[in-house]
Amino acid sequence: MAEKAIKEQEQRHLEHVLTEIKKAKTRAEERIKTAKNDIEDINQQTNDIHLNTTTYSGMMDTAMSFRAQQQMLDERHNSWQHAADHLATLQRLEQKPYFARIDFKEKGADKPESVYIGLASFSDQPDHFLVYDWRAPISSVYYEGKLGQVSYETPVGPQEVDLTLKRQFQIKDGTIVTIFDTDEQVGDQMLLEALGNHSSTKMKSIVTTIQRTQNEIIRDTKDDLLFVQGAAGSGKTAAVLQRVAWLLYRYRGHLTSSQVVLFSPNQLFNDYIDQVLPELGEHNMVQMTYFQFANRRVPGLHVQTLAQRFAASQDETNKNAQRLLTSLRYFEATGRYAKHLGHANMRFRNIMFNGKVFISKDKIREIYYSFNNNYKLGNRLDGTKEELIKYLNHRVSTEMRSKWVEERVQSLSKEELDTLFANEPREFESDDKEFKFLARKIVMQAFEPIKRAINHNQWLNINGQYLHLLRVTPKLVNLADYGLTLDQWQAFVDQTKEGLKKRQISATGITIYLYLYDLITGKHGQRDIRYVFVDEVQDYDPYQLAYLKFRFPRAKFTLLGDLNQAIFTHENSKSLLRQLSTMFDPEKTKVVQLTKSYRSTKQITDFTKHILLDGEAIEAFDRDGDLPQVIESGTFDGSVDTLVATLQKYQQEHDQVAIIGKTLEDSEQLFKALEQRGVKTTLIRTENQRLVKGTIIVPSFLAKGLEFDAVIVWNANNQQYHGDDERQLLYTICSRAMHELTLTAVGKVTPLLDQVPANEYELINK
Ligand SMILES: Nc1ncnc2c1ncn2[C@@H]1O[C@H](COP(=O)(O)OP(=O)(O)OP(=O)(O)O)[C@@H](O)[C@H]1O
Repeated sequence: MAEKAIKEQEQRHLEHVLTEIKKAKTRAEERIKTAKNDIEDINQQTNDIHLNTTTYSGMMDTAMSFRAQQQMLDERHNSWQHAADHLATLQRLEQKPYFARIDFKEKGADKPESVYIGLASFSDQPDHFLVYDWRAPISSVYYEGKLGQVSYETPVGPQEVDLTLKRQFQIKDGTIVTIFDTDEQVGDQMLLEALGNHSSTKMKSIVTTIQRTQNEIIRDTKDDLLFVQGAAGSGKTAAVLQRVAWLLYRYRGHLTSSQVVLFSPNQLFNDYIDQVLPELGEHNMVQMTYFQFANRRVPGLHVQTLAQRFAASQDETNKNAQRLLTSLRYFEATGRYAKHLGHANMRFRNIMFNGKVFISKDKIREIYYSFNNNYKLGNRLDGTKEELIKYLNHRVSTEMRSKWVEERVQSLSKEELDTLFANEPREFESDDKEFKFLARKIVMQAFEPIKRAINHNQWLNINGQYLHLLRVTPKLVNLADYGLTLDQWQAFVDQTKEGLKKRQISATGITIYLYLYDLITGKHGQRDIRYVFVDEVQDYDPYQLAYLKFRFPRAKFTLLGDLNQAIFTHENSKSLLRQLSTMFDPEKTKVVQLTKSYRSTKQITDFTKHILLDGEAIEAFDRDGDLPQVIESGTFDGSVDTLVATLQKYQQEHDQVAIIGKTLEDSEQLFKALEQRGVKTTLIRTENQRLVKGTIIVPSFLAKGLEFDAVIVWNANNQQYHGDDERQLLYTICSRAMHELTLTAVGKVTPLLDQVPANEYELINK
C-alpha cells in the first residue's frame, strides 16, 4: 500500500479508537456521578435513622441499620474508586491511545492478527481489545527482535508467532504525525528523537522505545538475582523503573507497590525518578536511600552522611580494616559470633530506677543464661523479658513499703486522688486497705518506664556488644589476610570506640551494628517485601548486600550498577560481583550487560569512555553533537570568567545546565564567585534539597544517577583529579551530560585525560 493510503487508513483507525475511548469516558463519568449520588443518599438515610436506645431490641435494630448502610457505602465507594481509576486511564489514553502496531500469525492460524500497543489496555466490548497494555505478554514481541519467527513468554509457557509487521506511530492531538515501519528492534529513528529531547528535573518513561536487552531485564521472572551491569547512561535506571511497572501488572492482585523497595543513591535521585511510575499509571514503590533505611532504626546514633563519607580521608590501615569489615567473610563471622553469644559474652546494662540500680546486669545475665543451652537468641531474649517483667511485678509489693511511697500517698491532692481512683468504688474496709490501693497505683505508675525499658530491650548493651565483636575479630578472621597487624587492629577499634562515645558510627559500622542487633533480638526481616531493587550497587559492599538479603528474605533482587562508577568503594567494587555470586543460587542468577550508552551524544560518550582505562566496550549511540571542550585558565578568576561565558552559551540553548564541583567546598567557593559576578545559580548542598529548573551547582557525590542537558565540570585540574582513584569519579560526572560538556581547569587539566585521543575534544588555553 502506498504510504499515503497507509496513513489515511491508520488515521481512520485512530479516530475509531478515539471515539470509543470518548464513549467509555462518558460511561465512566456517569458511573462516578451515580456512585456519588448514591453515597449522598445513603449518608442522608444514615442521618435519618431513628436512634432507638430505650430497649435492647431497639438498640439491635439501630445497630443493624447502621451496619447495612455502612456496607452499602463501602460498596459505592469501591465502585467510585474503580470508575475514577478507569477514567484516569482513559484520559491518559485519549492523549495517546497507542504507539505501535504489530501484525503476526499464530501457529496454525490462517490470517494474521493486528494488535495495537499503548500505555494501558482498552476494550470496547468484553475481550475485544482495541489497545493492549505494553506489559501484556503479546506486546513483548514488539520489543523482542526482528520480523519473522519470534517467541514470547506467557503465564502458560513460551509461544511462537510469525511477526509480519512492526509499525510505530507518533500521535499528537488525535492526529498521526509520523509512521515508521521497521524490521529492526525498535527503530533508531524514534529513539533518536526521544534522546534528542531536553532533559528536565524529572525522569521520563521509555515505554515506546525500550530496547531488546532492556526488555529482557524488564520481563525477567525466573531469577532470584538479576544483576544489571551497564555503562553510564545505558538505561539501567530507566529499564528498572519499567520493570517495577511491569511486575505490578504481571502479578496484579498479588503484588502491590508497597511490597517493592528501591534503594537509591541519594534523595535527589528519589525526587528525580518519582514521576515515572505515576506517568505509567502505577503507584510508586517504597523508595529510600540506604542511609535512611539504616538511620531510622538507630535514632540515637549519627551515621556518617554521604558528604562525610566522601570527604573522609583514609589511611592504609583504615582501608584494610574497611576491606575486612565489608567482606562477606565478616558477615559470616558476625553470624558465628552471635551464635556463640547463646553461651557467653553477652553484654547487658543495669536497669535503673530513681538513680539507683534496680535490676543489675549480673542479675540479667543470670536470667539470660538460665535457659536451656539450645535456646535460640530470640527465644532467650523473649524468655528474659518475661522473667524481668515477672520480677518487676514481684517488686511492686516491696516497693509499696518504701518511704517515698508513703510520703507520696500522704501528699496526694484531690485531683490526683480522683485520677487514681478513676471509676473504682472508694469504699474500703480499713485505712490500711485504702493506703495499699493507692500505694500500688503509685508504684505501678512509677514502674512504667522500667516496663518500657524491659520491653524495648534497653537492658541490652548493643554498643558494648558491637565493640566486643570488633575486639574479638582477630579470633574470627585472619587479620593478615587483610594486611593488618594486631596492633593496627586494636588502634582501629579504639578509634571506633571514641567515635561511639560521641554517638558517631561509620557507614560500614552501622550495617554490622544492625545485623548484630537483629541476630540478638531474633528478628526475621520483612517477609512481605517481594522485590528489592538496588541502584548504583557498586557503592554498596558485600556485607551490606548480604544484610539486605537477610532483611528481605523472601525478596527477589535486581541490582543495577556500573563498576566504573564506584565513587565510594573504589577498588573493592571489582570483588563485589565475585562475592555476590556466592550469595545466590547460580541457577537463579542472571547477569545482563548493557554496553550501549543512550544518554549522551556520540562525541561525549567517546570522550568519557576514554577517561576509563578499560572503557572500550562502551558503545556510543549514534547521535551527533559538539566535541567536548577543555578550557585551561591561568588563574581562578580567569577560570570563573570562562565558566560564565560557557554557561551563558549553554543557557541560551538548554533548560537544565549543571556545574559539577568535586567537593562541597569547591562548589560553595564557585557559587560565591558567581554570585559576586551577578550570575544566578542554585547550589545543591545536601541530598535533601530539590532539583530545580535552571542552572545548578552540585558536588560530585550528589550528581549520581542524574542527567543534564549540559554539564560544566568545575576545575578539573591536576590537583583536584590526580590519582587513579579519581578516574571513576571524573567519568561519572562527565557522563551526566546529554548534549554538551565542558571541563574547566585552573592551571593544567588533569592527567586523567592523557589517554583521551586529542581529536575527541577541543583544548582551549585562556
Ligand atoms: N530505550 C530507551 N529509550 C529512550 N531513552 C532511553 C532508553 N534507554 C535509556 N534512555 C535514556 O537514556 C538516559 C540514561 O538512562 P538511565 O539514567 O536509566 O541510565 P543509567 O544506566 O541508569 O545511567 P547512570 O549509570 O549513568 O546513572 C535517560 O535519559 C533515559 O531516558
